[in-house]
Amino acid sequence: MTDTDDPAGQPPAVRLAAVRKSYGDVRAVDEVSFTVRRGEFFGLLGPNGAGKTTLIEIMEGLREADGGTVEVLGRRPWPRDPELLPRLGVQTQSSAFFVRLTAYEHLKTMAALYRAERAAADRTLALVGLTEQAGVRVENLSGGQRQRLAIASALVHGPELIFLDEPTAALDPQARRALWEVLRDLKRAGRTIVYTTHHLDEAEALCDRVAIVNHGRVTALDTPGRLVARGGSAVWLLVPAERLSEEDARVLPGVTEVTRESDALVLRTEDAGPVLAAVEKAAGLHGVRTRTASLEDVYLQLTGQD
Ligand SMILES: Nc1ncnc2c1ncn2[C@@H]1O[C@H](COP(=O)(O)OP(=O)(O)OP(=O)(O)O)[C@@H](O)[C@H]1O
Repeated sequence: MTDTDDPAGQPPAVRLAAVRKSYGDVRAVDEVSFTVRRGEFFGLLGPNGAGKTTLIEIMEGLREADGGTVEVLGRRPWPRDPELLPRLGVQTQSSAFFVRLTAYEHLKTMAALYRAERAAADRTLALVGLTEQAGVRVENLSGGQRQRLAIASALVHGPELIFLDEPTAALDPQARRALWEVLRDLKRAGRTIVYTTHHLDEAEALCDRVAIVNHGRVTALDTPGRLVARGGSAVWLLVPAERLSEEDARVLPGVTEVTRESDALVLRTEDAGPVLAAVEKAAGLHGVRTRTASLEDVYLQLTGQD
């Protein structure tokens, strides 16, 4: 047993070592190494083109890496491994559907392909909130409903390891929150989830650890809490703009930066106490809000998009 095996002696969900993949001159994945533990909710974050989908497709066995070691549930996903496939749930950004079938027929077909019990199709449709659309042809579903069906297709056979590539991209806020609950339940049931998203609040709310990927490399990997703490102790005070001038704000002791955001002045400080006291004296505290660093701030620092 190595230090990355879990206590039951099982290999980790995913183990990548020095994985590389190029498309012509583009290095999409450049010496990536990390381990995803069993039962972990693992996020892959990064700007468009960072290499997340390529990496996830390599883990899923949909793409061959140019080099390095890829192990999924202790097995090599490439070339396709029939023993491994039913243990994986895969939702891609361009999931394939049987468009002439109804949502229910599609899911029943997916369940049959994986030899899952028939009742799984009903259960999974309900899980993603599509029971009412069971009889609607896939081609007539809305974008968000199709996305939910793609997620259901990844879950219907009860896989151990679930890969979701931007599963909430087309979902409305209610459906997004409902999916969070589905995913939390799956985690509670011991499933492992590898997840990409551009919603940083989502990663912060759901993920045990996140890897931030930029230009094909992992630039940070930690719990959201530790990544945010690493970003420093800055606090932002938002003061209604009509109450304080920019010039007066700049000279308040402890203020390191003043910017404007719609109808508020945003005062950055590393030491909120004295600045709050000074703002109270100069403008009063009514309507003043505070904001602490979020994963989004750290992400923007690390990916150079600040
Ligand atoms: N099949 C392909 N052929 C050629 N280049 C590709 C191919 N797939 C991806 N790329 C390139 O590889 C790089 C990484 O792409 P990838 O889709 O993995 O990024 P991503 O992080 O998933 O982006 P997004 O957030 O936009 O989905 C990009 O520069 C992309 O243009």
